[in-house]
Amino acid sequence: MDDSSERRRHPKLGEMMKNTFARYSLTIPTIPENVISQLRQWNEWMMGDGEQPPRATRALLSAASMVRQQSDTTGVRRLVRAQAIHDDDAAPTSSQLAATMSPNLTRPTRYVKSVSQQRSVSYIQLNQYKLMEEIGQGSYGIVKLAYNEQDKNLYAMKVLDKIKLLKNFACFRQPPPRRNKENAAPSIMKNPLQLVQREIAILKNLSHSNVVKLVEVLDDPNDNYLYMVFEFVERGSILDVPTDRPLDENTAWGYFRDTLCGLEYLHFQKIVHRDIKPSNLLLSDAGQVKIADFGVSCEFEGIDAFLSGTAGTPAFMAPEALIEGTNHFYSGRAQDIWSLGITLYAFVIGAVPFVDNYIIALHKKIKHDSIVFPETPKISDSLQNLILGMLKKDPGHRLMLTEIKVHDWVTRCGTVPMPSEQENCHLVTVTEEEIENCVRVIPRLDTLILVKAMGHRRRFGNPFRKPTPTVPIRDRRKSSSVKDPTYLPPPVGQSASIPRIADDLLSDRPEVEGVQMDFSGLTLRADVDILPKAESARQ
Ligand SMILES: Nc1ncnc2c1ncn2[C@@H]1O[C@H](COP(=O)(O)OP(=O)(O)OP(=O)(O)O)[C@@H](O)[C@H]1O
Repeated sequence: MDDSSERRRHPKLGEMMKNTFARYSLTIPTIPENVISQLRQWNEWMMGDGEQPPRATRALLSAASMVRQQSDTTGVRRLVRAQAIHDDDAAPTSSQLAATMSPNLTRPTRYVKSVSQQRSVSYIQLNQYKLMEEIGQGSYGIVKLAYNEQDKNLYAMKVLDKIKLLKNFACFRQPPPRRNKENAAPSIMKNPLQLVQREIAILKNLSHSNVVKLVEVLDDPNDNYLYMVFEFVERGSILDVPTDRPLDENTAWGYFRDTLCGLEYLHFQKIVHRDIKPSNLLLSDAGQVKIADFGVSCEFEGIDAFLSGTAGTPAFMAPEALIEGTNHFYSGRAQDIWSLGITLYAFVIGAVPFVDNYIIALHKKIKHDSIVFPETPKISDSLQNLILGMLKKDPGHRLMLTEIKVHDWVTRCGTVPMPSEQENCHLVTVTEEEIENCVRVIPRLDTLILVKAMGHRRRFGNPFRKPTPTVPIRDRRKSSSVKDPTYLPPPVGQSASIPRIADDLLSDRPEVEGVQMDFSGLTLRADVDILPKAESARQ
């Protein structure tokens, strides 16, 4: 065995984990036998002695998640970091991979136009990403696991062959539909590369815990490939349909509520997804659902998208989307609700309600057949009522998102209400510059004075700022962005709104942890321990 494979091998994996846990004073988790066997299998494969375990990484990650459940998450993250540093020049090892979690990134998507590539025996590296094994395949490319050397986290990298996309389009393009000239709606046939670009344009503005985050796009004009780096959602698709192991009603309830939050956020951002289905709903290790695959989504203006033509997956298409005719338009929001209804049916029944091998026959069933619930699995009347409301053939009678949110099954008869649209869809767009500049740590006493004064006034506005002429809320929100021409920066050398009262207290004060203030008056974040601190400062 040569040196490098020796280095990649971790015969003393247990020992190493023990040492690292000891170094960081962590509780050593008891690793169950099945986890050890997963790790051993992986280790053998790494040594070249064994067969590649089927879906090795997924197996390993689920093993890791078991370990993680028994240990301190931060500790495990540290462990990964320590091991990654320890083994920097080798391909990421099983243990490095194992405990890594996708961060909940709120940064805007980065667009990188220069990609450097390095190949070694065991892996390909693109910029800071080491590419690992394939975790999925879509119609336009493959999805690979990628290890980011900079932040030591795993990502899902969608690899798209630009040339192949264009070639396939040229070969299989359908002739444009014939239309009578007067009624002809402008038909702009988009090539797959344009569709991908549209997907990127949509995704880069989205940031919600129930929508998969596009972290970075690597698109070098000299490279035939385009790479989309997503947060890695560990457990993959929720469900492969058909299945004889559908979800129980309780599990479906949680997943459905998550999906509903994600969809409400999309509609709030004026995006219709158009391809909601179980395989496009990914499940994180924490059991959180994230909506993925925006390949056929589109943005709209006004209150709804008026769509024509079909897109998405046939079994999930709404009846109104199947009506032919050049002048037929249908509601994008209502189409998403229909697909969500089919998805919920599939969650609990394990199959879609309309199935046929022939597309025309399938369309006919969707348009005319009623929904039938099988004898088994048995689902509650309340859930049946919700599904039927979402699958009304007439979009005008179909439940709307706001109605679904207050349905008895969703809220458990009002005992577990959904978050309001305002809570769920707070619109935050943050630039890199804003991230760099908006958070500062300020001295203790000033903060306390400020927080107390705010408390007295029961308002989060800075009480020490000179009153300015009233500005309508919409304009105020606009001008809080440093990019906005109406935004006025503070005078040079003066913090925007540090209270004058506290000027003499500014020098040589210890900094307080847990209080972060944006002096442009935008954000205030105080950790919960601020109040005891305030009390002791007073005494
Ligand atoms: N962020 C991610 N984290 C984990 N797995 C992912 C992620 N994105 C995609 N996958 C996996 O890769 C598979 C392929 O994803 P992709 O979005 O390319 O295509 P698709 O949704 O299956 O199909 P299509 O693009 O044809 O609609 C998914 O089914 C999923 O299992």
